[in-house]
Amino acid sequence: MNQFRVLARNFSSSSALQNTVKNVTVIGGGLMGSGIAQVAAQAGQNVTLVDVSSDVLVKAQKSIGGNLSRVAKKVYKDKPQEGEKFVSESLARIKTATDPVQAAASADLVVEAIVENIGVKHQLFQKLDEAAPAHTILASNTSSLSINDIASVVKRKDKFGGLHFFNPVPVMRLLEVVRGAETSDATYKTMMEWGKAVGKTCITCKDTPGFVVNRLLVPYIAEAVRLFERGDASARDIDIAMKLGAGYPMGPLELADYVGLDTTKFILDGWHKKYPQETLFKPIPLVDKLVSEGKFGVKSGEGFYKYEKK
Ligand SMILES: C[C@H](O)CC(=O)SCCNC(=O)CCNC(=O)[C@H](O)C(C)(C)COP(=O)(O)OP(=O)(O)OC[C@H]1O[C@@H](n2cnc3c(N)ncnc32)[C@H](O)[C@@H]1OP(=O)(O)O
Ligand SMILES: NC(=O)c1ccc[n+]([C@@H]2O[C@H](COP(=O)([O-])OP(=O)(O)OC[C@H]3O[C@@H](n4cnc5c(N)ncnc54)[C@H](O)[C@@H]3O)[C@@H](O)[C@H]2O)c1
Repeated sequence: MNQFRVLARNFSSSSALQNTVKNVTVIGGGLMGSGIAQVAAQAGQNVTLVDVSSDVLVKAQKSIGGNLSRVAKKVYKDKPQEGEKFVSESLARIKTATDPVQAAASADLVVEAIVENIGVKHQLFQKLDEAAPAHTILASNTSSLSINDIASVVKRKDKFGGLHFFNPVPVMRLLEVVRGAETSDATYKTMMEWGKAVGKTCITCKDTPGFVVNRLLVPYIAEAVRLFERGDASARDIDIAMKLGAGYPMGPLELADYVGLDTTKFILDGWHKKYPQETLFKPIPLVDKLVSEGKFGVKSGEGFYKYEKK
């Protein structure tokens, strides 16, 4: 039902962007980039999905195909032929590439979803800034880094901002649109319109650590881990408590495993380094231990819980 509404909205609103964003380049074909590519293609945009790894791109196309079929089964329940057409047309709008420079040359908007590492992001954005046409907007899907820090290496600071999606992208309805110190009104407006066109409800946030959702969610997860670490309640009971007592779809420890304990650690460590006085951001020995053992959560097969490896 959710997806039906989202899809219907996609078709009706994509015309709003006809003159601004037609070609989107998504850099990083992992968990987030593949989802962002899917929602843009569903909305009728031409997408180039870029990754350094061709294997990742093959995997991304396969998972996008599977997720589009889930949508088609629901939206075109009684019209399977139209459903097949929807899947094949959406997939056909997604080209793949391994060279970000070439892919940026024809983009109206570039959304970066590569590793959460400021040095690697800087290297990429420097190249994109040189390669992309003057009108192209550059955006980062960073979870925890500062948009101003990322933008420091580009000349077009007025055409730079944050577009923070949530996992799983095709399902989660929110998009945080982040204005950097120099993001222009025109860029901000285009980012908001684009978010709406790809079926998301947009909220605006300044460039503060974690924006809105992660600033609240990460300390909440951290407190849940500390509760478990102290032995105050079992992992199961903490998760049941927050699902049944607070109405969350997942408990905090399930969510930590879903987001990735490596990612959670990375976010906390980065913020702790920047804001050492903030007790909520202090490192958590149990998270450090699990990560050092390679227990990253769902993606590695074990975190607070065990999972079947995909
Ligand atoms: C750290 C970052 O910076 C920020 C973040 O991303 S923080 C993380 C934010 N995400 C969350 O908080 C997720 C919380 N969890 C949830 O909302 C739900 O548990 C969930 C949507 C992941 C799964 O929902 P659940 O009902 O348990 O499972 P399931 O029945 O399989 O899926 C529900 C719907 O989502 C769809 N779905 C689930 N996973 C999907 C995926 N990866 N891709 C596409 N569709 C998916 C299913 O097809 C189903 O669709 P339907 O309702 O139309 O039939
Ligand atoms: N995982 C989440 O729940 C989540 C949610 C919101 C935002 N984010 C943010 O999105 C970004 C990506 O996260 P993810 O979970 O999709 O990671 P991921 O590891 O699944 O995917 C990252 C991809 O980027 C590719 N890559 C690395 N360097 C590259 C480069 N220079 N050029 C092109 N491709 C490159 C990797 O090969 C990998 O496939 C991060 O900034 C993360 O903080 C993650």
